[in-house]
Amino acid sequence: MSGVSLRNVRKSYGNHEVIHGIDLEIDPGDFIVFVGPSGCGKSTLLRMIAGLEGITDGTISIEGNVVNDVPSPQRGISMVFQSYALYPHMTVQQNMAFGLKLRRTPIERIKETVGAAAKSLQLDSYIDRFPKALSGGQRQRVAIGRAIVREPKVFLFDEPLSNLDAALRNQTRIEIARLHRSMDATMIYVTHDQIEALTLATKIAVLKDGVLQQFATPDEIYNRPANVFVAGFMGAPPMNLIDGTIEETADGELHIRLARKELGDVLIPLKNVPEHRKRLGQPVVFGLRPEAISLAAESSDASLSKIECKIDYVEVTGADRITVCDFSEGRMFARLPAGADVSEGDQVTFHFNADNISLFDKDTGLRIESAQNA
Ligand SMILES: Nc1ncnc2c1ncn2[C@@H]1O[C@H](COP(=O)(O)OP(=O)(O)OP(=O)(O)O)[C@@H](O)[C@H]1O
Repeated sequence: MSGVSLRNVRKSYGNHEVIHGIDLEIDPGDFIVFVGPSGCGKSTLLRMIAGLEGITDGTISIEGNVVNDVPSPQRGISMVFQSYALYPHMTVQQNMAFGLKLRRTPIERIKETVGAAAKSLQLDSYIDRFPKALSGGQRQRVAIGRAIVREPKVFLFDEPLSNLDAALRNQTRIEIARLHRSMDATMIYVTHDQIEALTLATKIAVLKDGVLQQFATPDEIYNRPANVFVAGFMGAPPMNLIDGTIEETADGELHIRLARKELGDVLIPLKNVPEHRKRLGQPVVFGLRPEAISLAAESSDASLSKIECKIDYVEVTGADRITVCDFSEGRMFARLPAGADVSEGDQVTFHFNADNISLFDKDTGLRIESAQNA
């Protein structure tokens, strides 16, 4: 039985459809993250699962029961919002106990449950404080604690960390991951933050314009993106995507020739497999992660592929040097180590292993699966 199941879920506002038939099977205990550009429908989808927004078509089930017409409080979910939504006139203890009190839970049981949740979130020394006397991170922990004590079937998080500064975000993210591990609960989480998505999720759902682009593990999303949109969206800096053509050499070998004169005559060897051969002469999109690129050294392995380029910009981020090469209709990023000897204006040769590339059909944008990138 699925933890949460969405079948052909659609949502329209007036005549305008914003969610176009989404199917998702979420296993019990999974941590699912919805990501996508602003306006793609992440929050709408989460709010429909929560019952805060009606659905126009399709079915939503929680633990095998269709909940389309079940009011939000009866769905067995707890939601944590970006804005914390704490009651300002109640203490931490009262905020966390409120839902249990409404359910007429015995007072001793409330004390025990709230005490345990406060302890697990390191809130025990703040239990009698009011929200105004707490930091943003502490307030969000109270909101999470309030969700925990209700013992929901499913936790829903709507960008819970976006109001926190970077250090607190990191800390609270680790707490949420720990919570998931210890509770083994089903969690669905909306975020703009790729690090949150890649570190927290057991599976990521990437959305664009109300359409599901890929639903897979973080590793698969990152290393085997299903299409050029996912490839360009996940990762910062994003995957380099450059147009090219599949060609055959005189001795019958296959390669991609990149159609960018600023990068030198780039030939990337391709495995001689039917998936590639049938696209001979056709345009493809070549994808290469910035971290798969290294600066060529005298001793570099001759079997590596090479790209020449002029560095237009160097961004030093502490651990890395991100170099940017602009060329007609695009740019290429390389993530080099902090000690890399590169400056703006340098003409350099980059190396990469042709086994680490992604390849997409230029017309459909879909990944070309082959022995090369398996
Ligand atoms: N109440 C509403 N009436 C009309 N259109 C709406 C309403 N709520 C959302 N929309 C539209 O639905 C689409 C999806 O919105 P949604 O808030 O789910 O996106 P999102 O991916 O969560 O965006 P963000 O990351 O900016 O929060 C958008 O085009 C938005 O304008």
